[in-house]
Amino acid sequence: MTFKLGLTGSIGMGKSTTAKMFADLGCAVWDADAAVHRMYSKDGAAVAPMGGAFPDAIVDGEVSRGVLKEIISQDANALKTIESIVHPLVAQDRNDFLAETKAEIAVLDIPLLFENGAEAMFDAVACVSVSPDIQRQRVLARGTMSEAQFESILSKQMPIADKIAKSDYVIETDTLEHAQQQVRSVIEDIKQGLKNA
Ligand SMILES: CC(C)(COP(=O)(O)OP(=O)(O)OC[C@H]1O[C@@H](n2cnc3c(N)ncnc32)[C@H](O)[C@@H]1O)[C@@H](O)C(=O)NCCC(=O)NCCS
Ligand SMILES: Nc1ncnc2c1ncn2[C@@H]1O[C@H](COP(=O)(O)OP(=O)(O)OP(=O)(O)O)[C@@H](O)[C@H]1O
Repeated sequence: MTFKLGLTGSIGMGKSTTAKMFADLGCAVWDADAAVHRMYSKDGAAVAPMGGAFPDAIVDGEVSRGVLKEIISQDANALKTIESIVHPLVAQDRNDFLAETKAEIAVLDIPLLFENGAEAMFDAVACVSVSPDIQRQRVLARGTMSEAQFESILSKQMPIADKIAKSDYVIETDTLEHAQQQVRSVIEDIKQGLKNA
């Protein structure tokens, strides 16, 4: 049996970086944002349905994230429509991964894990966390979102304190070394639990 660890946190708090640390230590990793990237690219499963709802968002046969962000900032209902198209496809991709993996520990990196009430499907949930100031700095430093786009996405997410309260593990992502240490302890703790089960 594979142990299913959900990995979540607020935007830009270090989910992908932390997921890679789990992968480097032998865990199988599935990433919801990466699944969306595959679906938005040429021949991806979301291109046709997204084109039906937002024809302008299809550029060169792909879903353009730049155009989508413009649409989202002008239309209060757009994100809900996008989610209704994308989330069932993401759930299917996740279930396919879980059906195939043989790993002892599978880590599923899911930004909206608690927002979508998915916690019941995991054996445990780990939440990454860093101060709001560092979070903002890191997201804006990427240069892919304006301050307004960042605020708008943030306002749609559950407050980080609530995510932490619902999680079994918290991983502080203040430095890479500190996060790596905590990832090692989480894995040890899970393996200890599996041994005693
Ligand atoms: C809003 C979009 C265009 C922004 O694209 P961009 O390349 O700038 O960012 P990226 O996809 O890497 O997402 C960055 C972060 O934004 C947050 N975020 C993304 N979508 C959402 C959402 N629907 N609600 C709340 N937060 C979200 C997450 O923390 C995510 O990790 C894109 O995220 C999107 O199409 N989102 C809708 C699909 C979705 O809900 N994805 C979330 C994982 S299933
Ligand atoms: N432990 C850490 N120490 C220092 N910097 C970190 C750490 N973890 C992540 N970062 C930095 O923070 C930024 C955001 O990290 P990452 O992309 O992993 O976050 P994310 O939660 O996956 O983001 P998003 O929600 O946008 O998908 C990156 O620039 C990354 O290098």
